[in-house]
This record gives sequence, structure tokens and C-alpha cells, in this order.
Amino acid sequence: MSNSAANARETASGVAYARTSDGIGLAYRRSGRPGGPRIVLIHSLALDASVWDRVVGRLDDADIVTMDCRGHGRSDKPAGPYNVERFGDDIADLMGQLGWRDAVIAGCSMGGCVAQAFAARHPKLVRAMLLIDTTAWYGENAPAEWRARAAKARSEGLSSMAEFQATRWFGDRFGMEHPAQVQHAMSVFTANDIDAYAATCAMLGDADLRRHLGSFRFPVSVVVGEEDYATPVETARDLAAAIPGASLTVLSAARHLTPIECPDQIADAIRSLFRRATANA
Ligand SMILES: O=C(O)CC1=CCC(=O)O1
Repeated sequence: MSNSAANARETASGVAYARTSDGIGLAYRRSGRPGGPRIVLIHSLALDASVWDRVVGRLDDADIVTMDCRGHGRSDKPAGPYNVERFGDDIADLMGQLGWRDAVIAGCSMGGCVAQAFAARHPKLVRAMLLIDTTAWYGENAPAEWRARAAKARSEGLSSMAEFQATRWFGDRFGMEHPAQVQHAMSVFTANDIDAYAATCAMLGDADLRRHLGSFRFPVSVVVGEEDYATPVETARDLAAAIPGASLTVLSAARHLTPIECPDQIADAIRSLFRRATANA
């Protein structure tokens, strides 16, 4: 069945499809306890909803939606250009179809950029936000650097970048102790559609959410791995400092994909955000 024919219909694997306002099929999965605290989790570049598998298993009292962003996983892969604002609107469209009037939003890396864009455009839908291993802006060289990464993927193939990604994403010890997790992430990475990957890289190069940060009026936590060199601790510190009342947590011995590396700490961060949001209500 094509995604178009599967509008909001659940498949045998538990994956359902929502239709965005511009007609794109978004694959998502709902887990946990219906009626529990609502959470939407947004994954990083070139991966998919499975980034959150280890976190979801630790939050079984919550009502959780994980989705494949457009251009990723089982979601439709429209032609580019892409932009984080549209990715953010996709979250609002999905929540609208679920009848969710608000949720805690958590995004990792690219997902953190999407979460910020979503929050800027749909602030009433946000109870609280967790920004993980991410940034509001990749810097002034970012447009060229991200396009160079996309060009390498086109000319040499995604497999040529697998080792670079594995060391960027996972600490050495995690890689030795959890080879199946690393292998799974690499297989998702190398299966990407190259046009969608290139369009997403360009999107990240152009993303600049800095002007929105001071206007967030809900609880925000920023979390980063202490060994993250994609979005280093200093970047996370700047991000937290620009958001009123935001907290910063540095996870020791973790690198860039902390929802996979440190699921206990990420689940705890989500729970504690909920407590803050409830206390503020
Ligand atoms: O640079 C990387 O590969 C890490 C990364 C940046 C955006 C994202 O989602 O992952």
C-alpha cells in the first residue's frame, strides 16, 4: 500500500500514517498508555523513529508518539528544498490529526532544530520542550559545510560516511558494549534516499532559530553528551542561556545520540520536565 492510500490507517506493524497539510504521508507509532502524559519525540538526521526505542520502553506510563520526519524512514520523501519550519508544521499536523491540544516535545540533534521551529510557530501546542544534542544554528560556515557533506554522499555514497557517523554518534565504550545498537543505526543511515538526505543536509545548513529562543514561555531543558563534538557542550550552554529559565544537563561519557546511549537519563529528563510543566500549570 502506498503512503497516500494509508492515510491515518494503522498497519500490522503498529505504524500509522498521518497526512500533512501539504499532502505528505508521515509514518508514526503511538506507544505507552493512552490518556497518559503526551509526548512527541523527533529524531536526528538520516535516522528514524527507532532512535527513541530505548527511551520509549522506559516511559510506559506516558502516551508517546514517535514519527519518521519527512524524507526519512517510512515517511514520504518529497523533492526538496526542505526547511525546518515545514518539518515543524508536520508535527502540528500530526498532533491535529491525533486530537492532541498540547504535548511535551523532545528532539535530538536535527530533531531539536525541528522542535524549536515547531515551538516558535505553534507555541500553544507545547507544554515543555527537551532539546538534546542540538543547536539553534550551525554557524556561518554551515550552509557550505552541510552542502559539502551532501555532495560527498552523492559522489561517494552513504556507506563511505558510515565510519565518520559511527564515531560522531557513539562513544567508544558504548560502541564496544552495544554493537547491535550501532549496527542498527548504521543500517538505517545507509538506507537513506540520497535526494532526501541532501535536501535535509541543506536544510540544517540554512537553519537559524536563534531569534525565537527568547520568546519560549514554557519549561525547557537542554541536554548534551560531554563528548559531543557535533554540537559541543559550549553550544548547548549558549542554547540554554538564550532560553528563559532553561536548564542544562551534561551527560558524562556520552557523545551525540544520547537517547540511544543514555536512555535512562533522557527518560528522567522527560519526566522531570513534565513535573515542571505540571507545577507551572
Ligand atoms: O553531524 C552529525 O552527523 C550529527 C548531526 C547533525 C544534525 C543531526 O541530526 O545529526
